[in-house]
Amino acid sequence: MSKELGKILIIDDNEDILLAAKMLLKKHADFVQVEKNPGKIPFLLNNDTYDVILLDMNFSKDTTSGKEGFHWLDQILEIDPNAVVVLITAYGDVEMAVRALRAGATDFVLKPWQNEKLLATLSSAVRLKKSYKEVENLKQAKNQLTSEINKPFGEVIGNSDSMLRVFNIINKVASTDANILILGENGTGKEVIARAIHQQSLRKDNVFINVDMGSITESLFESELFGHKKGAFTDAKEERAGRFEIANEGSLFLDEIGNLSMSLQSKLLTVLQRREITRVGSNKQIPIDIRLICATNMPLYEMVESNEFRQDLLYRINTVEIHLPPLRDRAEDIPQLVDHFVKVYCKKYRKPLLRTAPAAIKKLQKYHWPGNVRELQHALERAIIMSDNELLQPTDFQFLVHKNEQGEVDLSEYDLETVEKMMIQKAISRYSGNISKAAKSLGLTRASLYRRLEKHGL
Ligand SMILES: Nc1ncnc2c1ncn2[C@@H]1O[C@H](COP(=O)(O)OP(=O)(O)OP(=O)(O)O)[C@@H](O)[C@H]1O
Repeated sequence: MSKELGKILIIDDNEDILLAAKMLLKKHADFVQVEKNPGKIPFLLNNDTYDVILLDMNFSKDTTSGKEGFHWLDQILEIDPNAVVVLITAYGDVEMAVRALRAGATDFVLKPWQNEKLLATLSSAVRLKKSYKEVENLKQAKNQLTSEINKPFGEVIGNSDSMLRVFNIINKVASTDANILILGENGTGKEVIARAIHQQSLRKDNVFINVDMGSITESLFESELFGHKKGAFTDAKEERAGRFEIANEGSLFLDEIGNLSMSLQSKLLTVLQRREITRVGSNKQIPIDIRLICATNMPLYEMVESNEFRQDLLYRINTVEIHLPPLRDRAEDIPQLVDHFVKVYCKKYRKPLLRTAPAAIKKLQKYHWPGNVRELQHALERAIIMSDNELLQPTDFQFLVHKNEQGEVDLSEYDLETVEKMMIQKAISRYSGNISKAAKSLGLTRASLYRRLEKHGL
């Protein structure tokens, strides 16, 4: 096991001091390097890492100005800005020591030192070095995570008039801090648009945090969003920051905001009004600086009418609204989307770049896409995996629902699996994406509906 003081470097021109320090410290340190000549500092620091450096202030004979000490302190910090330097000063030089602290030294000890005092000073300096290292590691981890989290989903595809209008709004609002509400059916690309706004905003180098409000339980809501203190409740083993705090200086995307219960809506509203949060179990208020983007597939205005959604919360989150049209209303986007997903999946499954027959595109444009772009994406992924040809044909999209002349679905053409899928799509669309209501209407539990959604790739 390594000793408490780790690796120490002592630089002093007085050999007696070096010897005394080494004798004392080697019991408490893994390694003690002593050096008479400060000129060796650059060599030593460039070839090794020390947990703490003990540095004399005066080296030339009869000097007391400390000038040399300041010079070497600068040199050390230039080579290693995180170095922990404890200065050795003569009694009466406290004023100089204070100046050295301002110049970047960590602490100082007075000569002649008391052994206990020296050990205590060095041990707290080493602890400081450890926490510097931890902060540095955390910063690096945060940067890595930020770039992971902020990885663009890829391009936002679309050339229909309605999508061009959406792009126009994004261009206008991205660089402001306006709260944005994105409305649209499941799979229309609400999250893609939220990420695009973040990417074009002034906060793009900070995090984009995505919270699915539909999957957070009532009891965990506050701790997930606002964090908690250690011991605030039985499972709170560690102090933890919530999503609001993590998103600080970045963008916070609250997806499925229409699924929040009235009591959670009030809690959210309070935080958005005050722009500060309090961790569960604490009474310290923490200011938050976030750009808020919300999304839902629920009819929020109707929900306000029926007292299911707070009007004041709606007005707080909808400074700018973006309506994403369903894919069936923008069939012009389909050729571009098909091109895009064919490229993505041919690359993913290491296939030569397939082409799509015009008749297949026509078939895709006629379909009503209840699962919107996500369904198109899955349809193409499946077709690319299964296809043995270089050209995707209409038959590669067999599973699509056929409608008769009257626009009704003709069930006789389908197997049981397909009918099940269609029933689920219909129920979800009828209840505007509300899983609980759709499950109830199908006579299923929420869990078994989720299992079926996954099975059918919805
Ligand atoms: N315009 C687009 N360009 C490229 N890809 C898109 C576009 N719109 C949607 N997608 C893709 O479709 C899938 C669904 O998109 P996204 O998750 O953003 O939809 P959503 O509206 O947030 O869905 P949900 O309501 O289910 O959360 C994603 O894989 C996304 O990459």
